[in-house]
Amino acid sequence: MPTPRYAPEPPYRHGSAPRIGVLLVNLGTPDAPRTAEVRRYLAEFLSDPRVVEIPRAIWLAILHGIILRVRPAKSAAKYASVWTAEGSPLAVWTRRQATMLQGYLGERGLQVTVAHAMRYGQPAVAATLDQLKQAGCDRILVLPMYPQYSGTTTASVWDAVAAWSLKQRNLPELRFVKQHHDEPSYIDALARRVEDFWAREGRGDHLLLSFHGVPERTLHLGDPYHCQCLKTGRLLRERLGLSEQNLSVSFQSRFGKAKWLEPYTEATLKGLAKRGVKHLQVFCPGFPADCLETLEEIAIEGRELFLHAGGQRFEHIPCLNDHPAWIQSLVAIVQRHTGGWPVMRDEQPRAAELESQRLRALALGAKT
Ligand SMILES: C=CC1=C(C)c2cc3[nH]c(cc4nc(cc5[nH]c(cc1n2)c(C)c5CCC(=O)O)C(CCC(=O)O)=C4C)c(C)c3C=C
Ligand SMILES: [Fe+2]
Ligand SMILES: [Fe+2]
Repeated sequence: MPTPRYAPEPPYRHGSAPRIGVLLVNLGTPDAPRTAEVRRYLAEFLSDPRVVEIPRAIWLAILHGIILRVRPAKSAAKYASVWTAEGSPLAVWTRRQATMLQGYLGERGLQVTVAHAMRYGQPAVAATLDQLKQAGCDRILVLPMYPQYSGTTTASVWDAVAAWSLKQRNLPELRFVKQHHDEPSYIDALARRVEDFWAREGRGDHLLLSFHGVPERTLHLGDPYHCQCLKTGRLLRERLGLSEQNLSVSFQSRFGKAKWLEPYTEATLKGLAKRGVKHLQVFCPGFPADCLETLEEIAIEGRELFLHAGGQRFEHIPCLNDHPAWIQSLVAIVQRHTGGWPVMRDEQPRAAELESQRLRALALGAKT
């Protein structure tokens, strides 16, 4: 017998009710804050042609010849500064978001199985899709943890799902949430996160919204990411009742020498301090979970930059993480995107079971 081309299938069960699976996918993070683990993670992440779009042969030479020799040790030290007893913050929050979403959906009597995966590293997208299939999920909603669509991130999640699908004989129905940058419940969750912070710490003179950057070239090539970040920023500003003088948007985490989206967060932090802003609050609406980029680059490095440039008080407002309004927003997004997929409620499986017992009894009765 030739080796089967497709992955082994769970045994086919006649008449089993289709179950819905929801897969939250985030970027991924190293397994440990050490050079070797960070190198492995960066090698997978930075080899993705969605992430770095320069010609393959040239890029792989730079990546393996320079970047993977130098960057892992530096990044590992940064990871070590934010690592928790439970692991990398990104992994901890993403896991918790999946558990809470499962709980919130269950409280509404919705029979949905929630899992989470990472685009790079563990838990891998393919293995988690296998598990959902094993659990009987015949309809799967893939929900990338990127509110603003970018070819560099969101599209790459779909690439991983598509690669998995090439190995499947019995495909589930698949749906994909492309973006939720202007979803009212997401804007509301962002606003409530900021308002909760203000209620505890008071308002600053200025609120800076810092989004992850991407190469500016991607904007000219048709990536809607920049426009979506600006729209999220405007909607949040309107919802918070702030003027354009009291809120600005910037882009962080520039990588390499090319021009990335501007204004850069670093320059903006310095500029605000020079302009006389004394008390600055920084919030990162594009990151649903705190991670290296928010806890180290903003809360540690950003603070130093602002204070050195003359600012007096700097606060990083935590990301959405496990804020109840954010989990409610995830419920709303899941409900909207699973529309038309009948969701089993608790009483329905029992009703279906009784109905099938009745039909079986009828059929048996007809035979005797
Ligand atoms: C090389 C180019 C990069 C692009 C393009 C990019 C886009 C992008 N990234 C995020 C979200 C995250 N990025 C994170 C870390 C991170 N990002 C890059 C590079 C690019 N990102 C690197 C090299 C790293 C690793 C850390 C480092 O060595 O500096 C993270 C945090 C991961 C963690 O473990 O905590 C997130 C989240 C978005 C949303 C985005 C485009 C829109
Ligand atoms: Fe990144
Ligand atoms: Fe960074």
